[in-house]
Amino acid sequence: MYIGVDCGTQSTKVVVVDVEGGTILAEASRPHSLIEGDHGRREQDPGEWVTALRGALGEALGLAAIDPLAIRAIGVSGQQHGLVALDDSGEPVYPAKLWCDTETAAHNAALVEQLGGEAGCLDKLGLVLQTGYTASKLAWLREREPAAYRRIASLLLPHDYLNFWLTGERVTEAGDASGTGYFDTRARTWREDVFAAIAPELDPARVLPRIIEASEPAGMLRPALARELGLSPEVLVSSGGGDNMLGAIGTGNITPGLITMSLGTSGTLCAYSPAPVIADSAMVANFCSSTGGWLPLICTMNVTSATTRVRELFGLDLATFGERIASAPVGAEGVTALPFFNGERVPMLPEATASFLGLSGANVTQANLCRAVMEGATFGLRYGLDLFGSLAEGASQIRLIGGGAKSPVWRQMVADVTATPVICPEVTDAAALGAALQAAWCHQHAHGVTLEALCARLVHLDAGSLAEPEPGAVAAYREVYARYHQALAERHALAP
Ligand SMILES: Nc1ncnc2c1ncn2[C@@H]1O[C@H](COP(=O)(O)OP(=O)(O)O)[C@@H](O)[C@H]1O
Ligand SMILES: O=C(CO)[C@@H](O)[C@H](O)COP(=O)(O)O
Repeated sequence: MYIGVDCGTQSTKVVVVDVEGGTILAEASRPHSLIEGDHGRREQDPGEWVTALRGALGEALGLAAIDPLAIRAIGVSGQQHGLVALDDSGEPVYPAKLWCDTETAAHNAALVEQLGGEAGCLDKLGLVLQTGYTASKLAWLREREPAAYRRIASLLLPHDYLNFWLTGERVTEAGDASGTGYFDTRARTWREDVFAAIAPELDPARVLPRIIEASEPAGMLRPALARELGLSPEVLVSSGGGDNMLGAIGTGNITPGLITMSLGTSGTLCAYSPAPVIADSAMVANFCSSTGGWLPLICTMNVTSATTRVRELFGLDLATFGERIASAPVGAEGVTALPFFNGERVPMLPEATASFLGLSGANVTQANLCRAVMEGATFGLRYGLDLFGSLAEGASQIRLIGGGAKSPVWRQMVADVTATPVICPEVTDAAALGAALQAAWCHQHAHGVTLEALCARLVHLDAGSLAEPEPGAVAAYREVYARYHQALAERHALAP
């Protein structure tokens, strides 16, 4: 039996799986709160992740109704890029600035320039720095919170921090490290000269975690914690990884030819590659996978965060929100939403605000505004898919994950907007399943068990979730998507 954990932006989810039986025994989750402020501030207290993990783990073990001593290993997936800066006693010196924090846009622009623009970034890092990556958060902390910065003894990412809490070890792996912005994604090593340009006072050998292979354990569960949780002290904690990396594993996206799309707080698209990717667009991130390969990725910042804002404004529950959207026609009777409530990464508009365009007396209805925000969030992902170019070629199916994938109307919208069939895995949280699969791989690979075999046993697709593109809607969306591009040109001077 294995445990997978996914520390997302809004909650931590835990899954317990029986690898031999090929079944998911239990799932549980606990929410986190978000510290929101002016100028794009989005932070979280890492202590909340630990509290949520404890709560969800206890519940999942209870629901699984198994002997906890049967658990062999735990894997942890985490929201990417968050800056977890710890002092020498392992306490955060400041709340974690998250992937969706856009307060550091100016610092990111300055860093890109310092590294020699897009070409310099590509040369040094294998990707172009974007607002949201860890690098500009560290530059921001140095400038704005010098007292906290001076106390830094180690720098971790959210999943590294949970691994540290579980094992006492400060390690990381290439998948999550590739989103820091001071890591060479081709050579899979820290880029110490880039780190020195960001944080010259910090010694990278001291503050950066040791890099391990994806198949290696981060460590053993701390004995005191094992006793407290009722688990065996022999439990391994695998390397874990970024949530998109482990979402890829949880959807079986570990060989070329598949696209995984996530409708989580963020929206993401990724495709496995056995070699580093140099895409035509700076917005395609050449991240590493948490399986030894690469995972080119597009991330939009406003997906369920945007739909939730509009849903809550109208006081609708999820079911009624879905009904309202289904009741409006494709194109929301001319209403276009650019849902960049907190700036945006793709399109690259870190300091943008949201707009609703094309409003007239007749079309201002709840149904149209709800539909327009969901369409706008989906068009952002279509925009990303277009930038993917040849990376998406040959992908015959999109594996859809994240909370938004539970919505049938959204699944159909993704199928129609991308003109590609969409299907979801059976598990509620694919990144947590990916973490459990990686844990099983870490525990069993010495005995010749491959990750491919583990995915074949545990990644079950839900046939009932299949959404095929409907030709009429596909044609209608072509025009509505052109209207979205026109709105981007008018509001943000982005050429179609
Ligand atoms: N049926 C649904 N329709 C639209 N959004 C949904 C639906 N079910 C869940 N969500 C949204 O999914 C989001 C949570 O997704 P999740 O992937 O767990 O996020 P994260 O991993 O970023 O914490 C919440 O904002 C929730 O409102
Ligand atoms: O920043 C990115 C990817 O580059 C985000 O995808 C985060 O990894 C957060 O994920 P969710 O909480 O939306 O799952």
